[in-house]
Amino acid sequence: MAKKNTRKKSTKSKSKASLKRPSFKLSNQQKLIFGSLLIILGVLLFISFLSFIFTGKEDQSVLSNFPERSDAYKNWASQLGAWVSEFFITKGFGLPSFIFSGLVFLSGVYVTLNLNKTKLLRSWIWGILTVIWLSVFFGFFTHKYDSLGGTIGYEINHFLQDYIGIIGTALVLLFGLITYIAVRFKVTGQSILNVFKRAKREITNDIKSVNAEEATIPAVDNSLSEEAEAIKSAFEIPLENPEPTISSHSEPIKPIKTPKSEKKEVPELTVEVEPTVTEELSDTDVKANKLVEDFGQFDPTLELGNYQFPTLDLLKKYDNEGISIDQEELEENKNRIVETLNNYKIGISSIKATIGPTVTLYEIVPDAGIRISKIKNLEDDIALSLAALGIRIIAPIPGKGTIGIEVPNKKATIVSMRSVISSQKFQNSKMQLPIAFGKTISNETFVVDLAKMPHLLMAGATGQGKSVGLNAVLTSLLYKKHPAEVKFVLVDPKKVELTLFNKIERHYLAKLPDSEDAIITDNTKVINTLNSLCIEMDNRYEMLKNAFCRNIAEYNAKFKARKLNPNDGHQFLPYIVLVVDEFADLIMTAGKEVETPIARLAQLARAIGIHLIIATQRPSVNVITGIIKANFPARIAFRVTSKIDSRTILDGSGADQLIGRGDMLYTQGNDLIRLQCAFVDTPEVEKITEFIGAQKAYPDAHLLPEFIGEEGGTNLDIDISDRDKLFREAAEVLVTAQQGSASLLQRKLKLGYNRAGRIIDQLEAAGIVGPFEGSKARQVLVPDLVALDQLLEDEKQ
Ligand SMILES: Nc1ncnc2c1ncn2[C@@H]1O[C@H](COP(=O)(O)OP(=O)(O)OP(=O)(O)O)[C@@H](O)[C@H]1O
Repeated sequence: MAKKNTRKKSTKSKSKASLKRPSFKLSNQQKLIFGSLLIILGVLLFISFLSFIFTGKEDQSVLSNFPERSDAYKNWASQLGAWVSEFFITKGFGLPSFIFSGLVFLSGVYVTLNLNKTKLLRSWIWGILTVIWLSVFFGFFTHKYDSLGGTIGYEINHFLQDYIGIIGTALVLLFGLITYIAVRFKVTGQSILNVFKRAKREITNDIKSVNAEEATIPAVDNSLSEEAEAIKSAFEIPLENPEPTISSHSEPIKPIKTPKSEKKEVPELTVEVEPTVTEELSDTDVKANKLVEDFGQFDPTLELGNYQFPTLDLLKKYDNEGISIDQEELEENKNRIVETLNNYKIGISSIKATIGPTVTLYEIVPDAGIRISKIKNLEDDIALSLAALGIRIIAPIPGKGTIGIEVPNKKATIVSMRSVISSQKFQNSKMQLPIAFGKTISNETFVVDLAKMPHLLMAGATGQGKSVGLNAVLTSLLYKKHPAEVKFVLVDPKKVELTLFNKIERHYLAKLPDSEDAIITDNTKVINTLNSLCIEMDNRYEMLKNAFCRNIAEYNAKFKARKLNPNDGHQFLPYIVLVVDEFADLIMTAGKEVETPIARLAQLARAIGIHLIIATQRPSVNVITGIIKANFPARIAFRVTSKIDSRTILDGSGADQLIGRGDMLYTQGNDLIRLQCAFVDTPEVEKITEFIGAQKAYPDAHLLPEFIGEEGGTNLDIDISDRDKLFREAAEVLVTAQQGSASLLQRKLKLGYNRAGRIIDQLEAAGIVGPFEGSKARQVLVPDLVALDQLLEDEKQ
């Protein structure tokens, strides 16, 4: 229902948008009509041109007249055919004009099938250049106007020959041909050399193998058997298996000198063995190079070759984006800072302001002899005098030798996602997984590589910008990475934050084979997914090991260079980004069961392209445990409520002094960087996902390896004596509530997720609750406590 509503809404908003802006795009029916018209035109041109070759001369006499209906034309396309052919062939480019008919036909096909327009444009450009060159080339050999090179070819030739002579014209034509081949087919001097080298190598290989076949191989057999015979007859020692003995030696068998063994060139046999091994190795390289030369590098994006990246206009432009400097505010703040510090007898030798989107940084250089800690302690006093929240003192600013006081601007400016995505820094970034987080205090776009982080921990109190931050991360990747290159695994216990990404399920999401929805909202399924990711990680490591690669980038480069055979189980590996919203909720319900695979992934997955982004509202120590913290050097803190929370996430204070609404601190292990997170609103994300979702997709979401969880193998013959101590109490709780849910037990009996789950299994075995029913609570099979007593009594007997 909800889906229907959103769909209705989106179609409504779409139609509204189309009302506002007149669209000149053709509808699919119009494309079919226009396309088929072009195809027919192409065919008609071809027929006219072809018939002109045979009938052109005969039609000449009528063509010189003014066109009349009664004129009889021989051309198969009659008057029109004769006139058009005369125009294109005799008066135009000669026989190469046939290429035009092909181009018109091709355009029809492209329009009808809605194929890539840039390819069509390229075909036209190359087609026209070919027509011109051929026309001039044919014109070179004719000495009058004729249909071979047409009037244009003849005239250009004439012109060239008047100025540079026949030889000059011939050379110009040759130069044109070379340029054409070099640019069109990307031929280089080196590649021509390679062709010769390869031909030479192939010929020598052939000769070698023929020699080997003709001479060496029979020699092995004969010589070995003759050798054996010789030894046998000379020493009369029974030789059972002479072949291995000889082939395993790397030196000739010298000690046994018989007339026959002298004649046979045994040493050559052993020499032959080694080159074949090295030849085999270089063979794969040669094969790979040949494949690359013939077909180009492997292109993982080919399956969705027409995929269009989302356009910038899907992102909103904000009016108040440019930072407006309020000179008065600056002056006032400066004076107050100086005054407050003076009140505490702290003199300042200089002060400088850098204005950022949300805060302004005042850098001060105190007089000599002032203790830094004295200024640091005045944080609250300065905040009081400036009557502002979120003042942060950085004493000293690392690497600068100054003290920074960050003061929030009265009017914060929004950093739009559009401005960071369109920045040169992001657009030109060559990072593996570039993320444009927002802008720094000096108003520079801040772009980092998720692959280098390699995992990210995000924390912040509710409503401070976490979800926007997650959307900014995902949006950045959507703008830069093709669906073949990155896959997302989204875990969203809140069920509302990431639902929009459902639309790009078959483009960008990964899921377990048997699950319906790609976005995981059920905590129990998270455990299976995490374990499945661990299996994927192990599989990937195995593939990397077999390919002798150290990381995913090397592996993929090798795969693209066609050096890894898909028949050996190799495949192009997309990056996998696991996003977990509300990690605290997950840890509370599943504890160790999620912590262990998360920690495993965090420790090992960086090299094989699995990266984790974990967001939590509650950055307490039982959520962000030591093991998780140790493996997440990159952390982001939005505003948190206490210094303790700030310390848990950043190992220092600061996050409690932020002002919210996307104001954040980022650290990758050392410095803290204050950033204003880029703002991307839900409608923008909706537009982007709709844009991607409307395009051709893969048949299904990317499938992760199957993981059979423990609940798959529930043992229903649980021994009565093995039951949990709280079994009876638990049974009473469920029967009283008439609701068979593990979370109820967790709450009422204060149990962990695992223990509650085990008890539920025992209750199912005892026939008190029904089987697992997915997200619904289990059915309670016992109507009341009396019936429960009866059942348990019966069981004992
Ligand atoms: N970068 C930003 N720039 C401007 N405003 C922002 C920014 N980030 C968040 N906000 C504002 O703060 C509001 C809350 O943000 P968001 O939904 O991301 O919070 P949250 O931390 O995810 O909260 P919760 O944990 O409850 O989901 C947004 O609706 C928006 O108005």
